[in-house]
Amino acid sequence: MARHLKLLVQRWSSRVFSVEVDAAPRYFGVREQLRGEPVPPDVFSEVQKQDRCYSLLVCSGDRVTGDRFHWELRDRLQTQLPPGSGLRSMSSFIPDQKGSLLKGYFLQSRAGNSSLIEDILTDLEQRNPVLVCSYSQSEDGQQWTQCLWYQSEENPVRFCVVPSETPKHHPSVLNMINSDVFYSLEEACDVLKQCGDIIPETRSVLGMLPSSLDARRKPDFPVIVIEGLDATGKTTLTESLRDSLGATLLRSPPQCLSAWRGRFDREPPLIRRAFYAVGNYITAEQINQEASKSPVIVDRFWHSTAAYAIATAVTGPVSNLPHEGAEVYRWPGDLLQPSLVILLTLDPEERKRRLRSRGLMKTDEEEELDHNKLFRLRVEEAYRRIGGPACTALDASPSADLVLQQALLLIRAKCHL
Ligand SMILES: Nc1ncnc2c1ncn2[C@@H]1O[C@H](COP(=O)(O)OP(=O)(O)OP(=O)(O)O)[C@@H](O)[C@H]1O
Ligand SMILES: Nc1ccn([C@@H]2O[C@H](COP(=O)(O)O)[C@@H](O)[C@H]2O)c(=O)n1
Repeated sequence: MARHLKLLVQRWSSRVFSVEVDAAPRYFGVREQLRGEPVPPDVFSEVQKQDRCYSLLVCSGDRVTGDRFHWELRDRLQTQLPPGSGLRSMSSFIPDQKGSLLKGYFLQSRAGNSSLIEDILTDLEQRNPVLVCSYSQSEDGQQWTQCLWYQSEENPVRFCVVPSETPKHHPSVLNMINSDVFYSLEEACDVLKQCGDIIPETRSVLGMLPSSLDARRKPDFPVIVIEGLDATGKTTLTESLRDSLGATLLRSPPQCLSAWRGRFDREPPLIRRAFYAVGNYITAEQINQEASKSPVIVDRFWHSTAAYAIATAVTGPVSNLPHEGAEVYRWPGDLLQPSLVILLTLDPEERKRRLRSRGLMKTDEEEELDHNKLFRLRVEEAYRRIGGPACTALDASPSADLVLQQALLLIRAKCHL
């Protein structure tokens, strides 16, 4: 077994394992010896006596390969596993230790399916950077134990499975910086550069970057960003503002990246978010050029990139988001800061009505906003928590003309236009 895997297993007892049940993480740990009465953690409470459970943790040293493998693994397992295997997202981490998160899956094998599942897992473990553990119940049904899959036939070292307290931070928060949200162009570019061989389009994207950046340069004219969930009226308002103010209208991601956007939308979060992060810097360069001649209106910018990334990385209620004022909500030091960011807010029912009447195709995240109320609430709250500049909320429910008038009032008050 590779050295880093050995180290990982030696420190098993300091790790917490989390399994997603009904969009909320449940936690358990392992101990070499049980102290006190055995209590089966609730992840196992509905598992039948004859069933076995397995966990698969992705342990690649290279994060691009690891994230892509983790992403593809779900599809592979969903197609190969027999029905009823109860595939769930899982992770393992050391509480409060940044960068300690390992992602993977947890599954349940019904008694009759064991040999099929074991064949799939053996094949996976032999060919891929994945660490598989199996879980079985003691004869009296009181205790679950975990052992490494590759050891299970010979001389298994069994760990007792114990419930674990809910940690202070959602596990994803530990790996969020520079995995989901990038705080410098260099960090985002590093990820894209590593993808050059597997995603050839990356070279064209990087080729669009300006040769130098100056985030401190103060634009001559105001730069106003319009943010909001899909169908809140950003396109309608930005076009009207352009006409009313004689402004230039830009968007992020910029037009020059449109040809490759769909390609990156199919990639796992690490690569997809790096693409959108880089898009903001290309738009920033366009802003710098245009804001020397006229006011600039921007349809989505940094707030969208960070808010969607943060809200997707965590699961469950808004309380699972990083706390208000946390480092993840800061503005990247090397990215141009707009003069004003207006966040369009809209009642969910009215937003749905506008979506239906528009009838365009939706991205996976837009679909998710519709079906998953908690996801929508997390995106909205993340928007509000991002600072430097923070959003100014504007009720987008009145008529398009009234929303325009309100936006103009805000702009005149804050940007002296
Ligand atoms: N104030 C308004 N009142 C009623 N309908 C509106 C208003 N503003 C926009 N709409 C309509 O709502 C729909 C969505 O608006 P729009 O395309 O401007 O939203 P958007 O935020 O740009 O969406 P996306 O982010 O998905 O591109 C459109 O059909 C538009 O005509
Ligand atoms: N600056 C941006 C803009 C967009 N995104 C991502 O795109 C999706 C929404 O884009 P629409 O074209 O549908 O408005 C959304 O899911 C964001 O993930 C971004 O990250 N950064």
